[in-house]
Amino acid sequence: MKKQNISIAIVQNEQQQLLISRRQKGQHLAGKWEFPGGKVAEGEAYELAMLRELKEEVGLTATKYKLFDSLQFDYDQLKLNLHFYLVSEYSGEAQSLEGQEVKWISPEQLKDYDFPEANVGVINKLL
Ligand SMILES: Nc1nc2c([nH]c(=O)n2[C@H]2C[C@H](O)[C@@H](COP(=O)(O)OP(=O)(O)OP(=O)(O)O)O2)c(=O)[nH]1
Ligand SMILES: [Mg+2]
Repeated sequence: MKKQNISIAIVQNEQQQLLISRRQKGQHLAGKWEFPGGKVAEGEAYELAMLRELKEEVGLTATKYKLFDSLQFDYDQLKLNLHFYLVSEYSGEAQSLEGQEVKWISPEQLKDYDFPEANVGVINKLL
């Protein structure tokens, strides 16, 4: 099966908090907490996909960011290539644009939220 490319934004605010959101009913991994992001479109650059998803899901425009981690993870039938970017500067206020729960938490709080298995290594790097 073809690997699906996913681009993800780990947004950090001035208080060093991180932005997380909750996957909704009907979505793959419903109920899990995540960093905003989604599928890279055909022919789209990973970085542009991250910028687009961040804007579409929570209304933020990233202005300073760097690649934080890239990894492969297979969920049964679904094979993913995940590209995580750390966003350190942005404009706008985080909003819930898709009806999802959205919140800012400190890095120490990450362990209190249930994230997808693919995120374990990334979360350990953020703690
Ligand atoms: N956004 C995001 N997705 C993650 C994380 N960890 C993880 O395994 N995933 C998986 C869940 C999904 O299978 C895939 C992300 O795709 P998505 O469902 O968000 O895609 P999308 O935003 O384009 O949404 P859709 O319109 O296609 O429903 O990556 C994470 O931290 N953030
Ligand atoms: Mg998404």
